[in-house]
Parts: sequence; C-alpha cells; structure tokens
Amino acid sequence: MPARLSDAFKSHPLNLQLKHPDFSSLQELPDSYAWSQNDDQYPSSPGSFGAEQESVPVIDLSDPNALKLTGHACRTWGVFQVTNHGIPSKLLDDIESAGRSLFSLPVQQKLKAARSPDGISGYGFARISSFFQKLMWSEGFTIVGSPLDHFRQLWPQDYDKFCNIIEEYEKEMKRLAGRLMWLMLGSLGISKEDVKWAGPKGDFRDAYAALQLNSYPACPDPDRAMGLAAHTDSTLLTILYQNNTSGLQVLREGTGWVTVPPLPGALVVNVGDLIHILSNGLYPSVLHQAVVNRSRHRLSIAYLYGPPDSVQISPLSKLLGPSQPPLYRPITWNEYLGTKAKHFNKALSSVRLCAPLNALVDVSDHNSVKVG
Ligand SMILES: C=C1C[C@]23C[C@@]1(O)CC[C@H]2[C@@]12CCC[C@@](C)(C(=O)O1)[C@H]2[C@@H]3C(=O)O
Ligand SMILES: O=C(O)CCC(=O)C(=O)O
Ligand SMILES: [Fe+2]
Repeated sequence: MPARLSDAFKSHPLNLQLKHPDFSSLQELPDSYAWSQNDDQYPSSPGSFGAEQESVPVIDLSDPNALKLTGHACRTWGVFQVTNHGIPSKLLDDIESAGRSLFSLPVQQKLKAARSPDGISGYGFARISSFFQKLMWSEGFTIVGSPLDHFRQLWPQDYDKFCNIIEEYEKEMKRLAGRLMWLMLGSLGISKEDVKWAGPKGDFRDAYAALQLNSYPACPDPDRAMGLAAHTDSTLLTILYQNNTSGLQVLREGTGWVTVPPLPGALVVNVGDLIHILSNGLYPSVLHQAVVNRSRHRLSIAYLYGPPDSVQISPLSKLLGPSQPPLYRPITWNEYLGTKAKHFNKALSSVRLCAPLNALVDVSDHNSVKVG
C-alpha cells in the first residue's frame, strides 16, 4: 500500500481526456455535457414533497449548545453550516479571488499544471468523472502538499502571493477541522484518551488534508448539465466555502435534494465516509452534488480533511458492544481513496463487514437510495 496521500492513486491511474473546453465560448451545451435521467441514479430535481422544505442546520460555534447541536446535525443530516467559526473574512475573500484568478487563466496555461494520470495534485476534471459517460460542467484544482511547482507554471511572476494564501488558508482550516472533530466525537461521548492519533495535545497535529478549488462556469443549458455528480467525500470531514452563488445540494431521505444556501461568512461542514466508519454508521456521510446555473459563475473551495497516513480508521471501540458489532473493517485514508477510485459510491459498502441483522436495506449504503 502506498504510504503517502500524494501516492494514493499510483495504482489507480486515470486517463481522463484533458480536452478542457473554454466554457465561456460555448453558446450551446455540447452533447458530451448533456445529462439525462439515466446518467446518474439519483432523483433529478430538488425535492418538493410537503409544503415547506426543511433546511440544513446552521450552528453558531459560540453557542454553549454547539456540541449537542452538532451531534443532532450529524445524526440526522450529515451536513450543517457553521457561523462564528473564527476564519477571518479577509482570508475567505483572498482564497476566493485566488480561485477566480486561477480559473480565469487561458486553458493552455491551466493545462501546464494538469494533474497527471496517477497524481493527486493539479488541474483537471473531478476524479469521479471516469464513472460517468457525460462530462461535468466544472473544472477543479487539487492541492496536496506544496502547490509551489504548479503555481510557478500558472503565475510565473505572482506565484509567491498565491502560495502564501494557500498556506494561511490551510493553517486556519486545520485548526477549525480539529475543533469540529471534537464537537463530532465529543457528541458521541468520545474523549481525547479514546483517540490516540489525535496526538499528545489532542489537536490532530499529524492530520492530512487536500484542498480542492472547484469552478462552475455559467452554463447555457443548466437543467441538462451537471456541475459535480452525486458523491460522498472520502474524508473524516469536509469544510466547504461557497461564494455567493447557490449550487450545492444534499440528498435528504424522504425529501429529495435540498439546496444548501450560501450564507454570508458561513462554512458548510460535510460528514465524510471516514467519520461514518469511525462512528460505526451513527453519523452517516452525506450524499451531495453541485448543480450549475445560467448566469453566474460559481466557485467553491473544499478542505478535505483526513487522518495521518499511518492510521487505520475503524469503528471506535467505545461505540461497540454485544449488540453493536463493528460494521466496517480497519482502513487507512490512502487505501480508502484507492477503494473509492475503484468502486466510487460503493466504496463504503465494499469495506463493510456484515449486513445488519435487523434490516433488509442498509440505510448507510448510498447505492440503495431509490430513484424518484
Ligand atoms: C483527498 C481527495 C478526496 C477527493 C479525491 C482527493 O484525492 C482530492 C480531490 C477530492 C475530490 C473533490 C471533488 C469530489 C471528489 C469525489 C473527487 O472526485 O475529487 C473528491 C474526492 C473524494 O472525496 O473521494
Ligand atoms: O461545489 C460544491 O458545492 C461541492 C464541492 C464538493 O462536493 C467537493 O469538492 O467535494
Ligand atoms: Fe464533495
């Protein structure tokens, strides 16, 4: 097994055609980008059952009840927004304008920093594109480790400025992610002694992360296009900043797709597959997608947070008992990413140990979601 995150895809090379269009020059949606109902297996439009749509919880991190509210949001939604999170708004503006600057470069320039088939960092289509016949109306840039080499290619004069923004953003996000981890774990009754890999100070010092910049250009035929197809994140948790344009939707059982509205200054937190495993399915990872719109360019920045390379993630022993057997086998982040690269949305069930005795359908298996 590869030891480092940047090597996670060495044994799963991906030959996505790198013929990126200049989206802004397209007046019509090319057939290769036109999705039909059959191109993914999930409901196609936002759910509208019931008069009022429920909304994704918003948690004020300075609220004394934040722990309880986090637990409730993780159990019932797998996603929530946070306010009073301590990330300076100037830094959010800076990362947004760095993303804007990157994606507005000419295609040929961006391709100088293209992600290699077996690599993790660089410019390209989302990795999950290989599972679909149609292309997604988006471009992405993934950063794992130092972006210096790629940024030198993109901005021969200005790379330093952009490297500093990324470094600062990652530092702040790491701190917030550690805090969110303890809200999630604490709400399950887990303490610092139960998670040795959180390090001597319990600050998840050795945690790893990837930063994903996503760009969704305005689209001439948004109802037939797909920005980013439905998936769960292969992370412990993901912290997502979206600009002031909506597009993120989460699948809510019994309701359908629910839009996560951009709230000024708020950040979205997704429960990822590795928290799903750690919590033995108590906190299910959230299935989400990004849709596009006709007139506005949307940007999002995802901080994909995971454990140190060497750590095997498995259901926490405190959550197990005679009637709560471990549902998932131990797995490292690298190995899980490889499993996702092979099985996509069946990755979680592929690491499952046994079917629950009392249920015919496993609600944690996202492939069992019925098409509406
Ligand atoms: C650590 C990672 C998670 C991710 C694959 C990656 O190596 C870096 C990009 C991440 C991302 C972002 C867009 C959606 C997604 C499914 C994809 O194709 O690339 C996720 C991957 C994931 O969470 O599995
Ligand atoms: O753009 C979005 O809102 C979603 C991005 C996302 O899901 C991801 O980067 O994993
Ligand atoms: Fe995601």
